[in-house]
Amino acid sequence: MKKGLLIVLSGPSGVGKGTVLKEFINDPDLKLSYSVSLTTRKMRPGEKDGVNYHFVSKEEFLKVRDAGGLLESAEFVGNYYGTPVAGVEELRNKGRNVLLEIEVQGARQVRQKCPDALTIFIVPPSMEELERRIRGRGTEPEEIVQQRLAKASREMDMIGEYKYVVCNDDPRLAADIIRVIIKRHMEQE
Ligand SMILES: Nc1nc2c(ncn2[C@@H]2O[C@H](COP(=O)(O)OP(=O)(O)O)[C@@H](O)[C@H]2O)c(=O)[nH]1
Ligand SMILES: Nc1ncnc2c1ncn2[C@@H]1O[C@H](COP(=O)(O)OP(=O)(O)O)[C@@H](O)[C@H]1O
Repeated sequence: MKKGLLIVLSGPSGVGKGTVLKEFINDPDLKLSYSVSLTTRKMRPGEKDGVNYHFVSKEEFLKVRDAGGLLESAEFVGNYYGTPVAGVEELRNKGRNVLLEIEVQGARQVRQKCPDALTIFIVPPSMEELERRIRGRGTEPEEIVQQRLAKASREMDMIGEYKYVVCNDDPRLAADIIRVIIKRHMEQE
């Protein structure tokens, strides 16, 4: 059986990663498995433990990380995030395409370990629109919004490290473009 792809999806906070993902993640043709990360950030209304993230304390996170349980990890605006190593290779060996929705430092670590990873960066139509979206979502206090926006400009400087850059103007169109990219790579490898 053909080994599944390792797909990395990044993009600044509020660009619409989650919104675009919802449009294609359950497409049976793409054979995707979403990797549920560990995070120390607080759960947002509507999020579910074990579905959006495994919500853990800082102590639990560091214990897993230090025991070698993470494929990659990073600190993002005051919280830790990491991809559990268990499951990723197993799923790929079963032919599943594993999707990691992670930030730029983690993506770098993944690329070092797995240079074949299919990396996609989602950009907003403009920084003003990004600001409108992150504020409009209303999940973070103003101080955190400011920190995430400052981070966003630095992250946007890293798009050259990604194989594909997709603009999220219309989420369905962005999802269709990502579908085509994944299908093309499924045929190639
Ligand atoms: N390195 C790394 N980044 C992650 C992981 N999970 C999520 N992230 C990233 O952490 C950042 C913050 O995520 P989150 O707090 O959910 O905010 P959101 O992007 O605004 O929805 C985003 O860039 C995510 O892509 C992970 O396991 N590892
Ligand atoms: N193409 C788009 N046009 C307008 N609003 C969008 C678009 N994509 C996402 N949004 C909105 O922007 C906000 C942030 O989207 P979200 O998917 O939570 O981003 P991320 O997961 O990248 O942080 C949400 O309120 C979402 O409804």
